[in-house]
Amino acid sequence: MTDAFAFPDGFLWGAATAAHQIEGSPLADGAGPSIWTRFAHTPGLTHNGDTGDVACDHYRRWKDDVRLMRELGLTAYRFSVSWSRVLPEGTGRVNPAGLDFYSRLVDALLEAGIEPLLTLYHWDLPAALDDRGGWLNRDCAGWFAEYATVMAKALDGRVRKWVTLNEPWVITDGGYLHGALAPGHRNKYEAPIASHNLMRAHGAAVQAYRAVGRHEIGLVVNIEPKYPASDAPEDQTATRRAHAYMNEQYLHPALLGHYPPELREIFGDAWPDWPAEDFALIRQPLDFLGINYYTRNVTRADGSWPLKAGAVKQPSATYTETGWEVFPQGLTDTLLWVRRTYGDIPLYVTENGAAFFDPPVAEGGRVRDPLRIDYLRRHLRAVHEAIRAGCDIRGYMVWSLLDNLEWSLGYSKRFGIVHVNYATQQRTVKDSGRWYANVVRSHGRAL
Ligand SMILES: OC[C@H]1NNC[C@@H](O)[C@@H]1O
Ligand SMILES: [Ca+2]
Repeated sequence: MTDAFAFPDGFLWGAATAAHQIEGSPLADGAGPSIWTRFAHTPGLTHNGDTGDVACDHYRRWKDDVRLMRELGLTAYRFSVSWSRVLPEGTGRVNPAGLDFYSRLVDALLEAGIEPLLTLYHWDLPAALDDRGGWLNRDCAGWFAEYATVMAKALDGRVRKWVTLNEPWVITDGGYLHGALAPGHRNKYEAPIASHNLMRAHGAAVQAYRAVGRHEIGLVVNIEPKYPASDAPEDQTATRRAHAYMNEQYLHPALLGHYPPELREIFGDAWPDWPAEDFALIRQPLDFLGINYYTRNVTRADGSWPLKAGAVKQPSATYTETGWEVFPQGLTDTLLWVRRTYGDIPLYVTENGAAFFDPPVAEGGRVRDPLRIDYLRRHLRAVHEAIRAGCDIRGYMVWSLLDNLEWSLGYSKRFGIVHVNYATQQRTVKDSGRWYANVVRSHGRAL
């Protein structure tokens, strides 16, 4: 059956990256520092003290990397803009060299027949705005709207698919509740405020884009489906709470205009009474949703703070290097859940991939990564299952094009379909990259 996995016409086959994880040169040509420049240069906060000072040197090697994408036959590429390259102080003065970098990148992508998907915010807040309270300051909605306007005026038309935020849950949970990510706060009272302000900023940026742009704008969220470890009431409650906290906390206000009730249960006195007008700002019509999927969670009640919900390891499952269970069915379930809960909004799988321990580059330039091929094949089949079930899925972006800076885990985790030798910056297409190129060429039939 050659058409067992025929994907819709126009389905975009891409790869995803983010500015701070691949570019390097964080302060070049007038760029201002971000919270990640500061966080990674604070001793003890990242694995091995790894920083984004060089990363994949993409700021200088971007032409070669676009050539690489063309050789792989990608029809789309999801990347993010470093806000403080373009606006060194976050607002006000524009740095022309910063804008030019992204303008040239977009032109090269279009010339290579690759559709750009531009993420405005992928975690690298200008340090100057963090000094003014960052996401804890309600003014952040205006700051982000101003930045969105600058980018829309510069690139709209060449860029036709825009994303406001990448994974607000990770930004808040990592940056404000557990402190593992920049700006490294651990404060139950700050997390809801940062979370709510991120969504206000999302709404303000959508409005600002619509005043200038003529194309599509959406939101990217990470979804991790929660499956109860047992039908015991406490496990059911813990699962419902974890689901509300990680999966509904952002899509509910963005698409339904209210929070799930469990959040007040979880945060108690740390959950404010939000001004009603905030929800009118947050809930803007969206052209699409981006879903980032990696794994599921089998959830049971435990004493953990503040959720009181923990994970149950699955004895027969394969786990990735980041400790995530390989569970493709969770992607199908997630896509169907989004459609059931929020309606038939067009969807992209904007990130999906895995870190496995890759062998070194063998003679003749091969990197054998069979576990990654298996992961990608099973998850692409899971996407196809959701399409067959009626989900309007418009594209798939593998995370990631290149091995890159996995935030606080540094360079220790490799997600790329292309290997990067960080000492020489040599790129080597892994077996998974060659396999993916063949899937793209066959429009999915080779699955
Ligand atoms: O952990 C893998 C990826 N997850 N989503 C956000 C990206 O920045 C991460 O590298
Ligand atoms: Ca299935």
